[in-house]
Amino acid sequence: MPAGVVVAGGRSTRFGEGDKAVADLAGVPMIRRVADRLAPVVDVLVVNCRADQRASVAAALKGYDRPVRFAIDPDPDEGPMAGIRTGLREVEATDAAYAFVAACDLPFLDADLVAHLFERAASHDAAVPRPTEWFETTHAVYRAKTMADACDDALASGETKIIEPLFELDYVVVEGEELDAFDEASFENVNTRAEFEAAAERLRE
Ligand SMILES: Nc1nc2c(ncn2[C@@H]2O[C@H](COP(=O)(O)OP(=O)(O)OP(=O)(O)O)[C@@H](O)[C@H]2O)c(=O)[nH]1
Ligand SMILES: [Mg+2]
Repeated sequence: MPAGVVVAGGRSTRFGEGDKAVADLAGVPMIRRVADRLAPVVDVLVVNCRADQRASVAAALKGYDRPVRFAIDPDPDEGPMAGIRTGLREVEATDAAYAFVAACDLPFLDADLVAHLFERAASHDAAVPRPTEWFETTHAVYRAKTMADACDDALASGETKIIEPLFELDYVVVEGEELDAFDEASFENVNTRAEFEAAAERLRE
C-alpha cells in the first residue's frame, strides 16, 4: 500500500507571479498533473504545503482518484527537506511504509518508473534515481519513518542539503541502463515561466 508525497511548500521565486504548484498548465493545475500521474501507483496522496496554500491546492485536487491528506508545514520556508519530513510523518499515519516523494513541478512523471522505484526500494530504506551526476531526491522512494527520522537529525544539526539524510540510509541508486526503459522527461522540473510555457506546448500536443 504505497503512498505518494508531493512537496509543494516553496515560493516559486523563479516562476514569478503566483504559485507554480497550482498554475494552469495547459488546462490543468500543475500539481494535479503530478497527482494524476501518480494515481495508478499510489493508494493515498499526501500533499505538503503551507497553510495559506491549502485551499488553492485542495481546489486543484478536487475529485482526485485517491484519498488526499494534507501535511501542513508547522514553520513555513524551512526548505524542501523539512517539507519531505513533514510529508513523510503524515505517511506514517497511514498504512503505507514507503512513499514516493515528488516535487510539485514534475508534470511528465513516468508512473512505470515510480513503480520500479517502489520495487527497488523493497527491503531497503530508499531508491533514488541518478539520471545524471545528481541524485534526484525529490523523485525518489523512501521508507517513511526512516527518512523522516534522518531528516529530523539533519535539520537538528543545521544541515539543509537534501542529500545528507540519504547518506544515513540503506539506499539503492537507480542509474545507467536501468533507466533506459523509462521516460527521461520524468525528471524534468519546471522552474521559470519559459520552462512552464514550453511544457504546456508539449502537453497540448
Ligand atoms: N515545504 C516546503 N517545500 C519547499 C520549500 N522550498 C521548496 N519547496 C518545494 O520543493 C520542491 C523543489 O523546489 P523548487 O523547484 O526550488 O521550488 P520553489 O522553491 O518553490 O521555487 P524557487 O523559489 O524558484 O526555487 C518544490 O516542489 C517546492 O514546492 C520549503 O521551504 N518548504
Ligand atoms: Mg527553491
